[in-house]
Amino acid sequence: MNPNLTVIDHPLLQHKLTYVRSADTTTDNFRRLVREIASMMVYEATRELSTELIEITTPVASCRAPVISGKKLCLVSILRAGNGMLDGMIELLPGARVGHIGLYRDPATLQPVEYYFKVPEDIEERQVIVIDPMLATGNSACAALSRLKEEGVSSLSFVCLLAAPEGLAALAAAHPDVPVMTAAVDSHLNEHGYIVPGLGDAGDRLFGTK
Ligand SMILES: O=P(O)(O)OC[C@H]1O[C@H](OP(=O)(O)OP(=O)(O)O)[C@H](O)[C@@H]1O
Ligand SMILES: O=c1cc[nH]c(=O)[nH]1
Ligand SMILES: [Mg+2]
Repeated sequence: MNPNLTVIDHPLLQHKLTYVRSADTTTDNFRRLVREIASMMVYEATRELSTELIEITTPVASCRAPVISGKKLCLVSILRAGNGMLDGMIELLPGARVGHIGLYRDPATLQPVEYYFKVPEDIEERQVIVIDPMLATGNSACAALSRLKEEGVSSLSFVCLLAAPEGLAALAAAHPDVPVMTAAVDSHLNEHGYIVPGLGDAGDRLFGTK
């Protein structure tokens, strides 16, 4: 097992994930559930943030209490489907900056095609959490992480809802320095590169485009 991999198997999250997977779930419920799961995943994704003690006064006494310190955060959403997770995460991280990488997967080659890239100017100084619900072949995630490293980012993690073993292996080979968090590791990819059992096409289900 990849030492960089964390599977978040909290029962509440797993319950919601079951309904995300179900083909009977409507677009509005799918969107809401993805947002809710992403909020829960923030706790694991930010577990290693450093803190420092500051002096405060409660109504009862003065004390030293922890606040987040160190590098500032940036969430980077891989379009389109990453935006389904972004809203849930930003609710708990209102001060975080946000970048977007537009990638679509060519259905014939399963290679990612970049069509948009916009990140904060000071991204190399930030701790970056890349988000995309699906890690299938891993080609999109690997390309996004490489692109961010080209921009000088050194502190990176990747958060998804579902991962295929093939994608996890690709990510571990190309970016062994990047911690990966997922809500589940599924069985395999089918002949079209879709995760089995998966949840279908995350972008289409989030935005109702099919
Ligand atoms: O690991 P991979 O094999 O690269 O597949 C995963 C990618 O496929 C999906 O995006 P898609 O290309 O469908 O774009 P969309 O978000 O615009 O629907 C998904 O959101 C990932 O970005
Ligand atoms: O199963 C998959 C694989 C790639 N992209 C998706 O949206 N779903
Ligand atoms: Mg899609």
